[in-house]
Amino acid sequence: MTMHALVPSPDATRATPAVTARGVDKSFGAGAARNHVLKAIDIAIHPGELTLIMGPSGCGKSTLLAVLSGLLRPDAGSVEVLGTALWDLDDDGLDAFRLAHCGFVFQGFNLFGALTALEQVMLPLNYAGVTGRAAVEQAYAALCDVGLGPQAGLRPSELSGGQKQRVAVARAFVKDPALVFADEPTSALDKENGQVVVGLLHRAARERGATVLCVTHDPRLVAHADRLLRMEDGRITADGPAPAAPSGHSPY
Ligand SMILES: Nc1ncnc2c1ncn2[C@@H]1O[C@H](COP(=O)(O)OP(=O)(O)OP(=O)(O)O)[C@@H](O)[C@H]1O
Repeated sequence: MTMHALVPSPDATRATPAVTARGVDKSFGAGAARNHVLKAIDIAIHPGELTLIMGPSGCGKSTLLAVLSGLLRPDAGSVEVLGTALWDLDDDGLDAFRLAHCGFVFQGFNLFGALTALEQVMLPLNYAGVTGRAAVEQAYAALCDVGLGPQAGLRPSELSGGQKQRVAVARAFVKDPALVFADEPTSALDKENGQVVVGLLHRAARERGATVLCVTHDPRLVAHADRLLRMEDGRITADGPAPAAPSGHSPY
């Protein structure tokens, strides 16, 4: 027996993928204006890992995230998430699936102007049937996790950009979802708050076994990730372990 056979490959020790995409294609527009954004993408994303998607502006990162998370229907290909063929579901089925399993942090944060931070974070709990005192306590705890306990009663117009981003992060994490899809979750954050959000992403994957897929331009995230996918012009051009930070150097 060779030494080789004694050492399992990293793939052999990984759990079944939580997200598997095959031949995913997506274009916007038609005719001469057609923009071919995703080009026959095959990818498997694993639970217990923080996976980053990086690449130049406009290469298709957010579009890929939307297709993998049930927000945008591809033109061709299949996406299986937690054993469910996502794009075989009808709209109600997709809504129910996302509600049950997914947490989202969007660019722009998608907060409701009339709701306080606490009410924004309570929303996914209420949809899941958690109401009253239990919902208040869970939502408040999630806000405290991102350092926003004192701002629980404020509305978006009274919050800074970074505070709004942290409300969106608390809302994504409050239900302990099996899957977290995050688009630029640290873009508005300073060093200290960036560290808080990176810690949440990291812990969700490592401690809860969540599948965390994150689009980012932020090089500070790389040292905390398990895997780095690079995209260019609608394709995955590199896929491997995220490089560790040089010793003694923390990007945060
Ligand atoms: N709803 C849409 N309708 C038409 N074109 C779109 C739509 N969404 C995205 N696109 C186009 O698809 C391409 C990829 O956009 P996408 O947002 O996926 O890129 P990205 O890599 O996430 O960019 P960035 O890093 O700047 O956020 C761009 O050319 C964009 O203009």
